[in-house]
Amino acid sequence: MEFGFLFPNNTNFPVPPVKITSDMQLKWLIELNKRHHTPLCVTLIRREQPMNRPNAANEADDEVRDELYHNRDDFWNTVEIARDDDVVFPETNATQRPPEIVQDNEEEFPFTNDDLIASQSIAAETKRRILFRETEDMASKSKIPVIDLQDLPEKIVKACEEWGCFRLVNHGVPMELMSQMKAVSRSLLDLPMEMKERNSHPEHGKGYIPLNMASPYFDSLSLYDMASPGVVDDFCAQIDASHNQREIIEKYVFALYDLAQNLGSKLMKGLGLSGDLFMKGWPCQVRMNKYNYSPETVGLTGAVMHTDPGLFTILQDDETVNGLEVVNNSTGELVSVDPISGTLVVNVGDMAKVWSNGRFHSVKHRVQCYKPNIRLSIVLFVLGPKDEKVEAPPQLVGSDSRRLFVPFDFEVYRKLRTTTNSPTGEALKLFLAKD
Ligand SMILES: O=C(O)CCC(=O)C(=O)O
Ligand SMILES: [Fe+2]
Repeated sequence: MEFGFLFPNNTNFPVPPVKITSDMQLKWLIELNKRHHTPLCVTLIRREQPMNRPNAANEADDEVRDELYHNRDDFWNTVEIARDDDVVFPETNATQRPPEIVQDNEEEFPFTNDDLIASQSIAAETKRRILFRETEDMASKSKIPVIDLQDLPEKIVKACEEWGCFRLVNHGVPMELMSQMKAVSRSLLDLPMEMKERNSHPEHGKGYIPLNMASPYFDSLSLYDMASPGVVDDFCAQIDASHNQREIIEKYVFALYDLAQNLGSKLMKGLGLSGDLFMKGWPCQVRMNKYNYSPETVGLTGAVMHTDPGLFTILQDDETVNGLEVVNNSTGELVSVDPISGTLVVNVGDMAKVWSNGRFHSVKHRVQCYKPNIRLSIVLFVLGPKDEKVEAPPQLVGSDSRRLFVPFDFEVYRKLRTTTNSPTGEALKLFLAKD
């Protein structure tokens, strides 16, 4: 028996780095998935023997069968492994006959054929219904705060404390520039894989992220430390961007950078401090994200639950394809952040929590696939200081001078998030100050 990965039809999916060639390996993968903090989120397809095409009783039957057999040499069952305990056979052409059963002779894994059989017929439909209900629920729940950049700084601070995210309107970035940047990002992300891979960086997470086991539908181009001289030019040279594309990227990233600085000073003011929140020495990273969604990925996760590691993030979300969800800090519920054209989303990151001595909340969020359409987002991450340690200013520490976190190096923290598999900021505990 042979296993492969299921790819959406509409993208140039590369072959991912893992190949499953036996039932044993499949079971190992399922088991690993159960134990793993971060779901592996893979979809596997299991090749079946071609079925003999039945004789057509009449023309109408023939048409139906033509539809069914269209362009298919093989038959596939789909085994989807999306999260803990989640072993699902979504609807496939296998509904035409009894499904194949994975043999389970190995005692060491508590995984039985029954798990597969029980879930296969109902799972896909149930999953879709649950997703639909969840979406409806979310729509009726309270939404994230909306902030006008001209609002009082105290209101912005309140949103950072209570939600750790807000939708920003009247932000000063021209709408035309936003749509131009979206179009440029789309055309660059549609380039062949070999071109996108030229956007490499020696350090993990700072260059191109290809589709991978943890995020099989997501790839992303990156400009690391975008305010440093030559970074836009280098990026454009890497991927052969045209003169026009280069101009748009440059205008956009600097407009966003100005906005980030403006927002930074409002936060300072709102907290009763003066000066800039971050300086030129703080690296900022721009990411152009593409969620390669298709009918097969509806209901699955495009970006796993995480917090952003840096200070804050300014996000241009896809204005037509929703999917961003944030955790409401007071209720713990997931709230769908629906797009509003021409606006931006701001997320507070882990460094803001540290810098504000725990006042700001770093928001947990993820991106789900609600619709089978490609989703695009463009993100500016204000990260953390390069040459200094992250620490709360004395004014925010309070009269008892109790710092929640010891001063630490942002890059050390960023690496720890990866090595300790802490996508939602758990590694911050390692820097908690002792009493
Ligand atoms: O695509 C989105 O809407 C969110 C992206 C995101 O959370 C991130 O890149 O950290
Ligand atoms: Fe994020």
